[in-house]
Amino acid sequence: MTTTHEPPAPAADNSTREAGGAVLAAAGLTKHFAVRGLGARGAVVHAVDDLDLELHAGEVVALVGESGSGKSTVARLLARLYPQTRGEVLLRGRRVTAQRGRAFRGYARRVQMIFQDPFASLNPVHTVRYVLTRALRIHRHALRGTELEQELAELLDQVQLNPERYLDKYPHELSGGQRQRVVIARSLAANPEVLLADEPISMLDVSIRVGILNLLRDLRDRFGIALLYITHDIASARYFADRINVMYAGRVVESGDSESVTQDPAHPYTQLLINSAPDPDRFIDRGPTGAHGEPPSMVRPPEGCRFRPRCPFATSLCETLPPLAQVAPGRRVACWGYADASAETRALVPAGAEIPQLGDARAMLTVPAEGAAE
Ligand SMILES: Nc1ncnc2c1ncn2[C@@H]1O[C@H](COP(=O)(O)OP(=O)(O)OP(=O)(O)O)[C@@H](O)[C@H]1O
Repeated sequence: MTTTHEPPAPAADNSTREAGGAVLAAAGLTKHFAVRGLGARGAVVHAVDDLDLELHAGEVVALVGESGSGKSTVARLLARLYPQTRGEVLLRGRRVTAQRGRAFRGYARRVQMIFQDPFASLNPVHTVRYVLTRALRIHRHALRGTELEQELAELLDQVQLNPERYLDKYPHELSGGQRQRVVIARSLAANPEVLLADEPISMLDVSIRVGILNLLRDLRDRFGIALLYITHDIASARYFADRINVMYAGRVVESGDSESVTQDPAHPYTQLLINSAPDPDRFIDRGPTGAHGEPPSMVRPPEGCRFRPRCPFATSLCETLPPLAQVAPGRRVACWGYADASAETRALVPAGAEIPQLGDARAMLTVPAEGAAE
């Protein structure tokens, strides 16, 4: 066996997180896209603003939010497919500047991306053998003969596909789940330290989704890979991820371990997201504030908390951006309603300002039944 993966990392608890340091991190990562067309005049889409994120060995971190909240842009920034507007990406503590050429290829070997659509990810004219041989030759150089055959078989074994049965198949002869397994095997050929999985199961049949998540979890455990799991489905994040970051309109509004974020959601937006699972795009506001239920414009996002126009508890204080502050060990929330729980938030409240009195947003906002006409 010539696999050069690191040994599995110990279970990800807070002590190992502190001791080991992040494999991949984002600090103040920001991406604004220029708006093109007549009348755009310097306008930008605020796709991601000021994002801090850490991915640790042997840990799955989920990025959850509704459509357009900036999740895919974060993955592409971390994969260096887009240059950032501000902030930085750090690999094992070192600033990453590679965007092309040899340096980029070296980075891409260590940080691999898995996309939503496994069919689009595979060239239909090439067999599984061709795809994996090419990946092995790029990443592990001149493999030939029995050594190559062994490596091919091992890659397919790692994604639980029988080599004899699948090595000479074309993509159209495989199911969606089998194709995604081949895509994952191709990534493993690089011996990556990080996998960035952008909605890896959303295009797959519901019955096989758990199998792919279990496979990714198995790779996390066996090889100590750091995994970013991007999804709009907070229920799958609870099942699969160790930690969850909730994004709303380009900003992280809450983060913490999966169990507490999903069982005891702190931010009013997270509460709504849980109420609307599995499809966050289907909740609407029928609350007493009369606020409308649309996500904000990403070209002119609201000042301060971007959830303010939809939040039933907002006060004028929310026109100022709340910090993403610690409210309990390992738990961060960006909401002025937590001024009592966070010294950092409390210290920023001006004298006389009205602090939002949070209730349970789930009780105030309702979600239309699946398929109900609005
Ligand atoms: N290349 C681009 N040029 C201009 N705007 C973009 C570009 N890519 C994304 N955006 C905009 O940035 C915002 C965030 O998009 P992004 O795709 O990152 O969100 P998302 O949460 O991944 O959504 P989805 O789940 O629908 O993929 C959106 O308003 C989107 O229209």
